[in-house]
Amino acid sequence: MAQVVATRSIQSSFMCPSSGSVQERAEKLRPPSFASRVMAREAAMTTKKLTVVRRSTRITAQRSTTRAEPEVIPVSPEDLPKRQEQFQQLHEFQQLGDTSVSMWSRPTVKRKTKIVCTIGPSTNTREMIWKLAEAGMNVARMNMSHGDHASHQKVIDLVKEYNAQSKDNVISIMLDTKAGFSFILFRGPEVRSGDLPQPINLESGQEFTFTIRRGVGTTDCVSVNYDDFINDVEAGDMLLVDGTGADSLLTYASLSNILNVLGKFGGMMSLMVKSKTEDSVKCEVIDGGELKSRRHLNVRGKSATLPSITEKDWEDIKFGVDNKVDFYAVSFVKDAQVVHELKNYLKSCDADIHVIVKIESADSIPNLHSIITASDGAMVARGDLGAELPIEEVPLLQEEIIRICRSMGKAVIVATNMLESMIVHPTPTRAEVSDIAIAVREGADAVMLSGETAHGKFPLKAVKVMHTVSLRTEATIPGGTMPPNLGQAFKNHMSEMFAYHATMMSNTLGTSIVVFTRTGFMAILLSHYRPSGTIFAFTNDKMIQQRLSLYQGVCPIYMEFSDDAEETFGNALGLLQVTFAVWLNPSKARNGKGGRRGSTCPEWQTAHLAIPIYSQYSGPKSVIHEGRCRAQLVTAEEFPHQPQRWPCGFGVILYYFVVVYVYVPRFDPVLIL
Ligand SMILES: Nc1ncnc2c1ncn2[C@@H]1O[C@H](COP(=O)(O)OP(=O)(O)O)[C@@H](O)[C@H]1O
Ligand SMILES: C=C(OP(=O)(O)O)C(=O)O
Repeated sequence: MAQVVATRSIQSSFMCPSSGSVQERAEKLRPPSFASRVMAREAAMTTKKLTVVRRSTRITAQRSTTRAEPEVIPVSPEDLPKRQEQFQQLHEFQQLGDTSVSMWSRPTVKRKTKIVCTIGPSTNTREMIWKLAEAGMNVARMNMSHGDHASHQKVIDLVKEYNAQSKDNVISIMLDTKAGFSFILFRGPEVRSGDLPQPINLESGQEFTFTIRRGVGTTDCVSVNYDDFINDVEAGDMLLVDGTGADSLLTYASLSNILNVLGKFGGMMSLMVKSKTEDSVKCEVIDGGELKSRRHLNVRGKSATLPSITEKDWEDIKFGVDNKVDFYAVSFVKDAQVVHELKNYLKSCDADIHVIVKIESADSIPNLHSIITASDGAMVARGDLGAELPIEEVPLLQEEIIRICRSMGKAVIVATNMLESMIVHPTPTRAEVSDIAIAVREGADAVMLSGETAHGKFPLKAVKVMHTVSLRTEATIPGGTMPPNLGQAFKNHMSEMFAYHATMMSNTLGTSIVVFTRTGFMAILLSHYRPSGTIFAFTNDKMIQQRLSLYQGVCPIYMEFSDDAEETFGNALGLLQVTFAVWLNPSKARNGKGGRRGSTCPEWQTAHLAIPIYSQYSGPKSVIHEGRCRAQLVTAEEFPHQPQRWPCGFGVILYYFVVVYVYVPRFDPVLIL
C-alpha cells in the first residue's frame, strides 16, 4: 500500500494541471458549479454538454480512482504534520465553490509564485528565519532604510546558515537599497520624515511644518531628510505621508497596543502646502492620522529630484557585494542610466548580483521599457507609486509592469500592503486575499510581505495565507499561455526556441521539466514561458541555486555534475525521488539509509520502474553522447547570443541539445532538457 501511495504521490507531484487527454480533462470538469461557470471559459467553449451543474457536490466525492489526487505538497518537511490540515483547508476552499473550475484547473502540487519576506524586528532571529523558510518564504528582503549593517549581517548569516543545512529548500537574499535614515549622512533617494520620540496625532485642519533642520521632532514640526525638499515643493502641492511603520523608540508590545487602539494601517495622511521659508514648509493637514518615525513623504504627481543611488547606497551596495547577496532592489529608479551605472560597478567588482528596479515614482513611468530592459527584473512598489500617482492608476500600472516584465523575460515582484491588516490581526481581509490572487493571476514571479513579516504580530500566519492563496489561485490558471513576444524571441535565440518547445511538450504531455544549468539562464528562460509543470533546475553552483528561488515555477536543486551525463541524469532523478519521498514519508526517508537507487525504501524502488519510452538521437550515439553533455550540463548558455553561428532548425536543436526522455506517465513523467 505504501508503494502505491508513494508512487502516485510522486507522480502527482510531477504532474501539471494540463495532463491527460482532452476527454480526461473534460471528465475533470465534473462537477462544475458557480466557479466553473465563471472561470472555465475554455471548457464552456469546448463543449456545452460538459457544463452539467451540480452545485453542492464536492470533489472528494467525485474523484475516480484512476485519477491522480490533487495534492498540496508541503513546502518543507516540517509542514508534514500539517498536511492533513492543508487538505482540509483545500477542501474547505473547494466547498466554497467548485473544485474543477476548468479543464486545466486541478490544484497544482507545488506553489509556483514565490514569496518575498521583509525581515525586521519580528523575524530577525534564528528561530523565526527557520520558521519563515519552512512556512514558505523564498526570498529574504532586507530594507536598508532600517536597521544597520550589523543587524543585516546577522540576518544574511542566518539565511546562509539555513541554506547550508537545508536539503530541499533555499532562500534568496535581497537587499533593498536606499539611504538608511540618518541625520549625519542626510542623503538618500527617498524622502522621509525624521525620528520622533513618539507618534504624533495629526488632526485635520491643524497646521504642521516640515523642516530641513536636523533633529527636529515635536508635535507641530518634524525634520525631512532631504535639503532640496524646500525647492521641490510649491504652495498648493499635496504632500502624502504614509501611516504605517513602527516607531523605533517603542517596544514591540507597546507598538502593538497603540496600533490596536488606533486601528490605523496603511492609511495615507495628506497635507496641503501653504507657504515655505528657506528651511521650512508650512502645511495644513487635510486628512489626519498618526505620524510615526521615518515615514515616506511624497508630493502628489511629482518626483523628488534625488539621485537614485546615493553615497549611502554605494556603501550598502558594497555591503551586498561583500556578502554575495542575490539581488539588489533599487529604489526610485527613474531611468536606465542608474541601472547601467550599478551594473558597471558590479562588473568591476566581479560581483554576480541581479538588479531589481523598484517602480515607485511618477518619473519612472515614461521610461518603463528602457528601465526594465536594463535590469534583471522589477518590483511594483505600490506604496510610493500610489502616493506619487493617483491611487486608481496603481492596479493598471501593476498589470502593465507585469505584462512588460513577462514579455521581456524579467522577474517581477508585486509589493506592499498585500496582507497589511495581518500586521495586527491573525486573519486577512477578503480584499487582501483578492489582491494576492490578482497578482498571481497576472503572472507575477513573486508577491511580497513588508511590515507583515518585518514588525507584524503574525508573520508566520501571513506567509501561510500567502502560500495558500497563491497555491489555490495557481490551480485555476489555464496552462500553456505563452508570452506575447514569442514570435520575436523565436527568431532570435535558439535557446528560446528550445525552451518554447520544451514548454509545449511539457504542457501537452503533462510533465514537469528537469533542466541542468550552470548559470541559471535556461531555468529563467523556461520560467518565462510559464510551463504548467514545475521546473526542476539542477545546478552545480550554490549561488545560482539561491538566486533561482525568486523565479516563478522554478524549484532549484544543487547537485554536483558528473562527467558522465547518464550518471548525472540518474543522480538527478534519484535526488528528486528522495526529496519527494522525504516529503511523503519522513519516517522512511529520514532513516539515514542513503537515498538513491538501491535504497531500502520501497517507494523509490517502485518509482524507479520509470522507463524512458522515447529518446531522440540524431546521430551516432557517441557523438550525441557528447552533445548531450554539452546540452544538458553546459546548456544553451554557451551561445544564446550568437544565433548566427548556429543554424536554426529543429533538427539542429536535436543534434546539439536534445535528448528528451519522456517517462511513462504512469510513474513519474519528467521531461529532461
Ligand atoms: N530592519 C528593520 N529594522 C526595524 N524595522 C524594520 C526593519 N525592516 C522593516 N522594518 C519595519 O517594517 C516596516 C515595513 O517595512 P518596509 O515596507 O520595508 O519599510 P518602509 O515602508 O519603511 O520602506 C518599516 O516601516 C519598519 O517599521
Ligand atoms: C516597496 C516599497 O518601498 P519601501 O521599500 O520603501 O517600502 C513601496 O513603496 O511599495
